[in-house]
Amino acid sequence: MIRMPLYAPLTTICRTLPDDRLSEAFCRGARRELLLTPKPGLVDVFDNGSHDDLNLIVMQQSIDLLPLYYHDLMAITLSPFDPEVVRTVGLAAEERMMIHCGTNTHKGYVFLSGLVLLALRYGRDLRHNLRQLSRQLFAGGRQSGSHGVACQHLYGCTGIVGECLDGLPSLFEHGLPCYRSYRNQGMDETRAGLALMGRLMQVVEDTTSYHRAGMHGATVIRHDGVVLEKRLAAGGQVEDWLVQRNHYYRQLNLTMGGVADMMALTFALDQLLDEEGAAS
Ligand SMILES: CC(C)(COP(=O)(O)OP(=O)(O)OC[C@H]1O[C@@H](n2cnc3c(N)ncnc32)[C@H](O)[C@@H]1O)[C@@H](O)C(=O)NCCC(=O)NCCS
Ligand SMILES: Nc1ncnc2c1ncn2[C@@H]1O[C@H](COP(=O)(O)OP(=O)(O)OP(=O)(O)O)[C@@H](O)[C@H]1O
Repeated sequence: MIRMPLYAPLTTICRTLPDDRLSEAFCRGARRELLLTPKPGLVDVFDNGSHDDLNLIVMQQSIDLLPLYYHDLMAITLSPFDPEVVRTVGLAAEERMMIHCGTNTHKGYVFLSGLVLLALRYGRDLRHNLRQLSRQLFAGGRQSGSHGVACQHLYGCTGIVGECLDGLPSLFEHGLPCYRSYRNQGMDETRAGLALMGRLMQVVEDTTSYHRAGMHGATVIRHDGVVLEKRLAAGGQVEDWLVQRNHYYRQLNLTMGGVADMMALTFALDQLLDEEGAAS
């Protein structure tokens, strides 16, 4: 028997859900990530983690800008696909974020969520669409001087580009199945969200971690991800330990923005799967 991938029901989501519900799912995914607390090194309800330029308010303001971006993406003609048109819409969203928030609050999530929304619009095989779209979008090369390019040269970490070219394995082979499995086992949203964070800390090749604290930083996050997920799966308490790890990450100036972006994406697709299930 051929087992359909968990995300298979999403192939028709763009035919069953109105645009504003799609947009709301991606915004809500980012909001759920932001509010999940405590998150070592990241902005949450308790503090700004290792980010002097970010805080809860500015991250929320950034999320409030996203519907404009998704509206523009949903208006793009899909055939023939023109990567320059998509790139222009994406760059406009990044510029809007910089103008209104003064810093790159959700740079990674803007790219990732836009890519997934486009892939959903094409329907059929979501991961095939993601690989195809990524190949076309990255064919023109990347913004020079970025931290991601530097990390690829220094550490061989392919970051967001490798993740997208491979069809988002951290999302479809880890994040989504892991989160939905913990929820189906009866874990509440917060604990399942923290377990999701633990799993993504183990599998995401996050350039923000390498950029901030090199190979040591990336190793710390991978190790902590194992501890976090194991403790939660065993029914243990983790909040005090996470608060202590946040203090340690701040001392190292360590963060994990890519993990945060992939968490937000997982929450967004989790909501779309629930809505698809409700609609069918
Ligand atoms: C690819 C992007 C991120 C630019 O690459 P760049 O090298 O500048 O980014 P960099 O590698 O520094 O990472 C940016 C962000 O990605 C996130 N990230 C890092 N590692 C990972 C990872 N493994 N997985 C997911 N996200 C990650 C982090 O939050 C980081 O802040 C993107 O901004 C871009 O190309 N924009 C141009 C407009 C465009 O094409 N948009 C498409 C809309 S569909
Ligand atoms: N809750 C969050 N806290 C911090 N970063 C987050 C959060 N959610 C998502 N991110 C992602 O992490 C990125 C910020 O990470 P970081 O500040 O390390 O990137 P950078 O700007 O490339 O590096 P630097 O700030 O050192 O110049 C955001 O652009 C966003 O994509």
